[in-house]
Amino acid sequence: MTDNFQTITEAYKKWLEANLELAGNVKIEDLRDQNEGRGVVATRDINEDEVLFSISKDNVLNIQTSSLANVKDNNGVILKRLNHWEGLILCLAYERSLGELSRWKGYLDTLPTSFNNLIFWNEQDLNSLKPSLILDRIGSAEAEAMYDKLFPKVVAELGVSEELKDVNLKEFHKIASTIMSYSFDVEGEGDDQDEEEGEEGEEEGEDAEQEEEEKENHDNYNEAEDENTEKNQSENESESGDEAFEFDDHILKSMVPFADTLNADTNLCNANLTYQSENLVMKAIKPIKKGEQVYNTYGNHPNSEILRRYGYVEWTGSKFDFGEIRLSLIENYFISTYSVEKESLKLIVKIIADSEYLLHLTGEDGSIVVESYDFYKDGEILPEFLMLVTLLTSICLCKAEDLKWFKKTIRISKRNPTGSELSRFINRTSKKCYQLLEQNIITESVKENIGRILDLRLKEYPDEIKELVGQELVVPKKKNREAMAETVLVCEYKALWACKDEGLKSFKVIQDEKLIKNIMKRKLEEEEGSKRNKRIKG
Ligand SMILES: C[S@@+](CC[C@H](N)C(=O)[O-])C[C@H]1O[C@@H](n2cnc3c(N)ncnc32)[C@H](O)[C@@H]1O
Repeated sequence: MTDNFQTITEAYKKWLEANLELAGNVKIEDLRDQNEGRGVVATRDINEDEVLFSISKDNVLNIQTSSLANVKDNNGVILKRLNHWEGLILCLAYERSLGELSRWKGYLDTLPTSFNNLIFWNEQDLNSLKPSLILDRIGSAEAEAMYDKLFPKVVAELGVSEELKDVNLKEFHKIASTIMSYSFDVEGEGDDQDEEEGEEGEEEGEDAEQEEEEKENHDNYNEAEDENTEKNQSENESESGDEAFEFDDHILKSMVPFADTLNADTNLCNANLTYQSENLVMKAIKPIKKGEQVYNTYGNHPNSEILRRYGYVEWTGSKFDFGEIRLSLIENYFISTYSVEKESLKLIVKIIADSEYLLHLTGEDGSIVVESYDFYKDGEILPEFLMLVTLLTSICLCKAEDLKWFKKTIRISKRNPTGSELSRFINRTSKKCYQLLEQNIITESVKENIGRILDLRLKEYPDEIKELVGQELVVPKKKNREAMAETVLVCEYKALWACKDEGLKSFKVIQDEKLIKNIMKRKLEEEEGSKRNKRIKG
């Protein structure tokens, strides 16, 4: 018997035949029995680089192609004032309200009506994800703020209040979640140079570059806030007094039919969307055997993030899994281990965070002080974390060497943090620590501290998760939220464990004294110098 899902799929196939160029080597498959909804499989063996289908940019849905731009909005002026998320959310809501009249009807009917991404999890479900830091990034407040911005004011300006009258906050979350898990960032028409390049530029190098840029196909609507915030910092206010957003039509957030029917897998990805001047082309990036599923990539996400954005997990682990440690755990560790006053440690961390010298030294754009640090499943520990722990360890060991000097330096620095002796001392220490790490060397205490910080984080995981760490991850019988949460936690725990086990293996370990003497020698030299100066002046 044909159910509604199948009826919708049949209508969708017809719509695709009428609107896309299909190479005839793939078909839509009902994968509900494996909890994957619709997917795409190969109907014959496919070679690497073979085209699977192509869609013209006119047929993707975005603020330039949607009929919303022409209801009352003069050629999309209002829509262009919004950020990419807001614009596409309104276009999708409007096209859906048109029913049969939308030219995307056959496609729109395939979009999800039920969701599993984290914004839809209740408190009890979310509790099962503790202590994952993904819980800090669900983004409900940001989505609510976006809703309040658009409804009713902007919708009224666009002249579609009646059409969108049923879009309440719950419905808005659904539309935003659809965009989060289905949309692509497509190069817009505004960039002539790129179009020209696209026309002549069928050369492989250029294609590869474009593919690389567009790898992260589906992104994140919480980031729309960042996008706006960043822009607004440098933009003027608009006439209405609202914060202005300069529309950048180089990239257009878009719904791309059929490209979004592909499921994703970080380990099995075998196809990718490539961008040409007029068309978007899905190509195989590996040979695909007849009957195999065609998988895209949604970006280099760990399971926690895949769950947050897309509402599923890779049961045997994402290629990009990591565990996280909050800065506050690291700070508390140093406060208790080295009996440093909380206020003093916070001051030191602030000076490190604001240090221009450190930025110059590391050659990085961002500070080594971040809210949390990632620990990868292959045992990779981020250099920012290594540097912070090496620096804090060294500072705390110097404190033990000369407590009186330390207290005095902190006291003076509290009154004048910038340009103080403490900040000069931190810069000097940074240089010594950086030189050591560059040579893959750490000290005994740094090694011990990293191990103990990782242990503290590992301890926060529930006992059931700890017991699973030695076991291979398998696809569970019940693929419910509880099982997904468990997979996320095991993947994080395994990654943290791998870093504890493997993370420092390539480092040579030396005694602390070698580093500390070196740092303190400069301090003594400076002290001697200033005493001499005082004697000469006196
Ligand atoms: C872009 S859509 C892919 C097509 C989708 N399966 C459908 O039926 O329309 C993304 C959604 O597909 C599902 N999905 C994608 N990859 C998956 C996978 N490897 N396992 C389970 N579900 C997956 C998730 O629900 C995700 O939010």
